[in-house]
Parts: sequence; C-alpha cells; structure tokens
Amino acid sequence: MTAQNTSTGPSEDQRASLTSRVIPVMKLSEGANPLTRPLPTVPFTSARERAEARFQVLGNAVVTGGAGVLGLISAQALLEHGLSSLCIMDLPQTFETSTSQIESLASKFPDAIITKIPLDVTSTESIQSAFGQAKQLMGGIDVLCCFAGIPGCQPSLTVTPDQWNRVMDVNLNGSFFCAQAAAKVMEESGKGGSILLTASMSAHYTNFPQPQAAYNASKAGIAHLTRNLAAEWAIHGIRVNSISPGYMDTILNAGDGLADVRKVWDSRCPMGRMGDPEEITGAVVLLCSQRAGRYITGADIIVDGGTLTL
Ligand SMILES: NC(=O)c1ccc[n+]([C@@H]2O[C@H](COP(=O)([O-])OP(=O)(O)OC[C@H]3O[C@@H](n4cnc5c(N)ncnc54)[C@H](O)[C@@H]3O)[C@@H](O)[C@H]2O)c1
Ligand SMILES: OC[C@@H](O)C(O)[C@H](O)CO
Repeated sequence: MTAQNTSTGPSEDQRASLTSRVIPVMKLSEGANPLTRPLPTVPFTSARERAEARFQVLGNAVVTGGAGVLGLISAQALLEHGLSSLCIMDLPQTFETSTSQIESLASKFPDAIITKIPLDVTSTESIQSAFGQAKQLMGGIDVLCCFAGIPGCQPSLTVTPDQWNRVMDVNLNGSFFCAQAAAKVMEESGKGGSILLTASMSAHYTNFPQPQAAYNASKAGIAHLTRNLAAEWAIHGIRVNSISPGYMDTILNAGDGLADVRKVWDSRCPMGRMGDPEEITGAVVLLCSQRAGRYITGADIIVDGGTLTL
C-alpha cells in the first residue's frame, strides 16, 4: 500500500471535479429578496371579504361520487367558496336516493348552475360521455373532486378475484380515468386546474379490527398516483392533491353490526371520536382554492383526528 492510497481526503483531481459540480448559489434579485420584497396588496377592506378571497374556489367543478355523503358535503363547501357551476356525477341509483339532498343544495345556491350527470367510473365509455357533457355544459372544468369509492372488508385468504378487482376498478382505476378525462379538458383550455383525489387514512395504515387489504391497497395506490400525476401535469398548470380521511361518521361506517367496532376505532383515535363529514371540507377547500392552494401539489392532507399519530 502506498502513502498516497492511505490518504483520507479527496485527491486534487477529485477535488476539482467536486468543485465543478457545486451548484452556484442563486442570487436573489432585489424584488425576490424576502427581506425587501413588499407584501402582497390587500384587495378588500373588510376582514370577512379578505378571508373569503383567500379561499375562493372559482369557476366550474365536477364532483364524482357527488351524491354520496362526503362528495355532497364537499360540493356544498365548494359552492360556499364561490363556485359558479357544478356537475355532480354519480350512479343513477344513488341519484334516486339522494334527490332531496341535491334539491336542497340547489335551493341554497340559486345563482349557481348545478347539474346531475350519471357516471359509472368502472366504464371508460361512461367516463367519456359524462366528462364530454360536463365540458359542453360548463365550457370547461376548473376543479375535479373524485369521491366515488366503495369499501371492501374481505379477509385476504378468502377474498375472490371479483371482489378484489371490483374495489380496484372503482377506487383506483376509476379515480385515474376520471382524473385523466378532466386533465385533458384542463390541458386543452390552457388554463390548467385542480384535481383532488380521495385516498384514506387506510392508505397509510392497517385498519383494526376489520381486514380490508383490497381497500387499503387501492387507497395507497391513490396516494402515490396523486404524487405521480402532480409531477407529470404541473407543466400544464394542473395541481393534483389528495385527502386522507379517517373514520368519518357516514353510512359507510354505520349499521348495527358495527357498534362494537366503532368503539375500538374511537379508542384508537387521540380525539376519541369519528369525524363529522363536514370536517373534511377545510382540506378540500384549501386544496381546490386557486389562491390559498396555488403552490400545493402532490400533497396528501390527513384528516383523522390524530389516529395516524399512534
Ligand atoms: N366515510 C369514511 O369514513 C371514509 C374515510 C376515508 C375515505 N373515504 C372515501 O371517501 C369517498 C366517499 O365516501 P363516503 O363515505 O361519502 O361514501 P358514500 O358511499 O356515501 O359515497 C361514495 C359514492 O361513490 C359512488 N360510487 C360507488 N361506485 C361508483 C361507480 N362505479 N361509479 C360512480 N360512482 C360510484 C356511490 O354511489 C356514492 O355516492 C370514498 O372514496 C371513500 O372510500 C371515506
Ligand atoms: O380508514 C378510514 C376509512 O377509509 C375506512 O376504512 C372505510 O370507511 C372502510 O369502510
């Protein structure tokens, strides 16, 4: 072994090559210096108007699974924050059972145009047709929220291929093809837009006591799909984010057989309770908002009362 080989530091050549790879420190122009750059102008006089302006969701939106619990309450939140046109997409049978809720929503926002469009997210023809109608009716799509989803609580030793595939088709594949259909409209418009996918706390966690590997795998797929689509579509001005709700107090988690299970869920949640459906809407509005959410893409907001902290 020579003395040169025992040296611990880089050789002259290595040092030269390392130095040439150092990324030069970016020089901040006067206007970009955070210490001297002026704060944004304040456009309105009242505190209420200023708060409203920050979280506005303007333009046209599509909400899939929009006749379901979380979809409908999110649609209302988007309308409250300035949306002018909304297409609620869902299965025809769900529209039948939610007629009064959708009528009540329409009566609260008489100046907004609200349309129901039938959609089966497992059919590419149905997606083409529904998003084609939405584009024609609203002249574009600024916001898409994907809430269509089904549970799947079969044990992994006995789950059948049909059961497994159904959960994947609705939750993961359905969300992707709806996102793709909306992104094409957003890209063509040259204006971009915002897409919100619904993952779940189950994307990051193994639920207890019920087994639900198919559901959890489908939702983990959504969380990672979100990051991939965000990276690919940023160039078109399309932001893609997801929310991960914990156990929300909805029909999906109700029923006589679930009373004991719900107690276990509560005991494993630091806040000690299930979420009220309304409690996801802050995250929905933030991510869809064109101003407050402007630099947020590829993010997943967990809304679970702290369950994932344990
Ligand atoms: N409720 C919860 O605790 C919870 C927690 C985490 C995530 N989520 C997710 O939130 C979303 C909404 O859940 P929810 O609690 O409002 O349930 P929900 O059953 O009230 O809503 C789901 C909606 O999806 C629609 N849907 C189902 N299959 C469809 C298909 N093939 N094509 C089109 N629409 C279809 C249903 O008709 C329904 O309106 C789901 O993706 C769910 O997995 C729910
Ligand atoms: O983890 C929260 C939910 O996704 C839940 O698992 C779902 O409600 C299953 O039915």
